[in-house]
Amino acid sequence: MTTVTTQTEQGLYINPEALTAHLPALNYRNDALHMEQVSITELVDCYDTPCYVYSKQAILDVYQAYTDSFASLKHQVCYAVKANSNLAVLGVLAQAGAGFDIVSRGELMRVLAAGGDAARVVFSGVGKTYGDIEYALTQGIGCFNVESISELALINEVAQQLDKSAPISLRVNPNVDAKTHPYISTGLKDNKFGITHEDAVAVYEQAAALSHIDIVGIDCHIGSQLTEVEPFVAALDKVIELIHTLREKGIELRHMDLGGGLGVRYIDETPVSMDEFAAALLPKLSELGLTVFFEPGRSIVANAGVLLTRVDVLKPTEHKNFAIVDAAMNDLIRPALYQAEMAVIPSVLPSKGIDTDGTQPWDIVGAICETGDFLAKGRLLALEVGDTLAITGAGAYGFTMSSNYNSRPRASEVMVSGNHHQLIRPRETIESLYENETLWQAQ
Ligand SMILES: Cc1ncc(COP(=O)(O)O)c(C=O)c1O
Ligand SMILES: N[C@@H](CCCC[NH3+])C(=O)O
Repeated sequence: MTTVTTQTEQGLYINPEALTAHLPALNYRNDALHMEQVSITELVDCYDTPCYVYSKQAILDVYQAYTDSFASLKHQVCYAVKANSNLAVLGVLAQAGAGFDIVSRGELMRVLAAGGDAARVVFSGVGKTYGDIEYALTQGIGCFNVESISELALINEVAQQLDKSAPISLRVNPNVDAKTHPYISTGLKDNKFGITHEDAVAVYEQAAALSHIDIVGIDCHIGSQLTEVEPFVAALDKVIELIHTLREKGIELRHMDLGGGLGVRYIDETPVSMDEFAAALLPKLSELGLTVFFEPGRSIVANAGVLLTRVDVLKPTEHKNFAIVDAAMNDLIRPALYQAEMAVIPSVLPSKGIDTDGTQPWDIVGAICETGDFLAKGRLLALEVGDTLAITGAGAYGFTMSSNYNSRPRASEVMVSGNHHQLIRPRETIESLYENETLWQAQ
């Protein structure tokens, strides 16, 4: 099998065809990169760059893999909206029967606008406000994943005001090392998330004594981009121990929520496969007799998406070569924020390979006034001004983390299905960036 990467003294070469062999949404046909059956060149002609493109089929395939792998259990896949919240993405998943994991009123409004069912939504997050809780209860939210005692009291208060009973689960922080980047690790006692494993039983007892609280489940999410199965198992073991203790105390749950976190292959990582994931968890989950919830984000959408960008300026210097592209850290912040390595591949294959003339190490950077504004460093590529590059794995935490820094309009978004494509969000206009601002009017 062709290796995906070759590290040389000059830089990292990523073999585009070997990489796309692992990415079902993408393929090279006659040397031209396609998403499903649509060529990237056609998409750029229609929508220009920078542009995010998502494969509908790739999203549905991973969703289906979750439901198939856990078919022997009563389960609910609650897609984590923060990974990619475009209405088209949410709508496709809602139609397939997905529930949703949200962390804000805005995300709930998006889910409802996309045709999602509030009863299949879980509401996570450490800072839910009175207004958020009121809105969610009025819409008939499926469950609040409660992250603190004060939040529990607030939910009870709002529910009492509305004369409703609020369905809750406690998000337990099991103090398990997810072995991922520290910024996206959430299940350690140093992290702000959840209620410590040690305090959980006492907090459940407090919850049981509250008039407008309906205890329905238990929840745990230890981090994102996990590439090993052991941390999931360790967290599950701790939650199972709690479920047994709660049963002894007469507190019966209806569901357990295992959170999200399953990692993906960006370049040559070896994440846990769905089969391994299911094989490790199913025996333990089956014995519980509870409905199992999952909150996957990245694993559903990351490899369904690419960010397309154009090479605007080539700036070779004595020390380094910079390729300045029309996307930047405001469009895709993962490399700058987490030193995430993401693959950059050409939309048309050069005839040259790694060892032939024209391939040089390039830092792929944006035009933003920050040294941290890079999308990839030291990549061996044969580049010319005007080339289109595709950054793969960009379907998750790409557009949703983008900003208008340097007054840059955010990229357009497009969905592809078979040989069809549709603009699902136009690129912002520059005027729209300041249309709600006013000049100071002295009194
Ligand atoms: C509470 C919660 N659930 C689900 C997710 C989704 O995680 P991932 O995208 O890694 O599947 C996150 C993000 O880490 C989260 O904070
Ligand atoms: N934004 C992160 C994942 C954060 C998950 C949110 N809890 C990333 O791009 O990897």
